[in-house]
Amino acid sequence: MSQDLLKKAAGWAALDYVEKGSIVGVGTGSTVNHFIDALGTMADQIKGAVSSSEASTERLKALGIEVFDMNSVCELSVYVDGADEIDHQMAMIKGGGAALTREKIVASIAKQFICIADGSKRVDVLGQFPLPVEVIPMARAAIARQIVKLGGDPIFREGCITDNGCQILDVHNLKITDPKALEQKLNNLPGVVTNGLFAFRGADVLLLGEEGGVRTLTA
Ligand SMILES: O=C[C@H](O)[C@H](O)[C@H](O)COP(=O)(O)O
Repeated sequence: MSQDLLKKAAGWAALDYVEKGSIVGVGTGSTVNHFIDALGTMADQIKGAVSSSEASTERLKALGIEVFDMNSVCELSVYVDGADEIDHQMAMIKGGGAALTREKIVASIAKQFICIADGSKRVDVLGQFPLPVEVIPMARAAIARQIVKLGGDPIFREGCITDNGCQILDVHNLKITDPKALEQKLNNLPGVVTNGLFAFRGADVLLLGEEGGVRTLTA
């Protein structure tokens, strides 16, 4: 089965977690696009969505799903999003699509984080996938120097401007033995907007698309 079909299977499986009449937190990416397509089939049964990117917002609206301003919503029952990597403790690397900051914000008000992914995303140790760090442009070089001191190799994602008007450094060659410690250290660097480690707010449920079907794992 193709990787996209595995993503699709995971995305559609997440529909089971959507409560009728609720506002759904929606992530970003190719796996989430399948979830949005699935959500479209129950557009008349939900109140709407809070979106983590302009791209997802556009897709949601095209399916007739109302998108609410994050500031008008206090709590979400579920937030559904993909991941670039997820480990056995349900910590993730996210931000391959540069949406990490808004994703972390929307996830922060959700009771449950439902991660949807194909089987290739599950890893023993995070860090094969370069860790995205969103930065204020004027701080980029200073942050890159600090990241080198932490043992990483930051590469500027040329041509990428985030929905927040910021830039991305992709950090290669990190051995992430303690995801929470690194998440905190990176957040402490002046000019870092967000880093793509989701360790403090990991997933609660992982729907993993595999050849044999969708496997459900819980934290
Ligand atoms: O910024 C993008 C997000 O964190 C995505 O959830 C992540 O990159 C996974 O994307 P995809 O489902 O396309 O593999």
